[in-house]
Amino acid sequence: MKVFTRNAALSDELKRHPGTCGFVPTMGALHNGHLSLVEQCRRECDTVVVSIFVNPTQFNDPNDLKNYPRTVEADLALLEKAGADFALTPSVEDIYPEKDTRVFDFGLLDKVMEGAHRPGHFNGVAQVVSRLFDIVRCDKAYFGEKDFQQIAVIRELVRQCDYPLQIVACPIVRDTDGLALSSRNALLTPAHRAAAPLIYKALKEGVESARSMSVDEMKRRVVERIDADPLLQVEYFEVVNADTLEGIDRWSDTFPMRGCIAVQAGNVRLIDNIAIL
Ligand SMILES: Nc1ncnc2c1ncn2[C@@H]1O[C@H](COP(=O)(O)OP(=O)(O)OP(=O)(O)O)[C@@H](O)[C@H]1O
Ligand SMILES: CC(C)(CO)[C@@H](O)C(=O)[O-]
Ligand code: BAL
Repeated sequence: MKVFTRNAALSDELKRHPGTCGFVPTMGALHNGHLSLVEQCRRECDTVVVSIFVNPTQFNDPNDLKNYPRTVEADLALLEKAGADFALTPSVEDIYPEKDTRVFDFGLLDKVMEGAHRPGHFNGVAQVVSRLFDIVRCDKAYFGEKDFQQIAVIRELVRQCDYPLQIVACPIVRDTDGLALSSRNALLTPAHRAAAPLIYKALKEGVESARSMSVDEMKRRVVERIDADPLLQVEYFEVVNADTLEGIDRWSDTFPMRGCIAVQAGNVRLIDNIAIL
């Protein structure tokens, strides 16, 4: 695996590699969730590129940015083992030689849920992902469904900017106790880590009982179940049309539905989601 710290050097290298190019953008502190994306990319593409860049423009909370886990050396070893061909670890100056002032409008997609609770977050994600797509002119880009709303926003970015590439959504990888793997899990105290599996447990229970009660009743029960643990506090739990992200007030047989949640666990904010059948 070859490691690039400069965007231009990677772009030049990629011109010398015909065949399909797959790209996995990450913010590092890699775990098996990220590696599942890299492995799927390896199976489907001739060339596999992974970026590690903690993008400052998508953090609305300066403490979150400061505390975000950074483990580049260990990350590169994992990527080598997973069969990546190229890793990009650029500096902030290299990605943003000038301040990025672009303002995107994704309609409802970036206004609800994470968009409402992390102002500016998806604008920052769109800024960095579009920069990365300009550097790595890939055929397929891989994103995890843990960040369900992010995929909807990035699909819309690709549509608006006409990028000739396919977005591949990959399933959520969970720990054995059900907690969705996330780089931020490393920041949980042992007590909060022990409490956190309740999030997925409550989501699963909600889905199992969904059709036997109203949408509002199901939402109320999930929130109450999690909030009953003093270490966890639900920020939002929304049931949405999985395509449009519009909130719904009755169960549907005509479009896919998704339950999306954010929970504060001490100083750490966790997100998760589940398909509703
Ligand atoms: N548990 C997971 N299963 C599948 N994909 C995942 C998982 N965790 C992260 N990803 C995906 O990996 C890519 C990079 O994510 P990122 O580097 O932000 O890691 P993260 O674990 O989501 O970190 P955090 O949520 O703490 O920011 C994203 O597309 C994300 O959706
Ligand atoms: C897509 C991404 C790499 C952009 O910084 C980030 O939001 C992430 O890791 O999900
Ligand atoms: N995986 C989403 C990146 C973020 O939380 O900023």
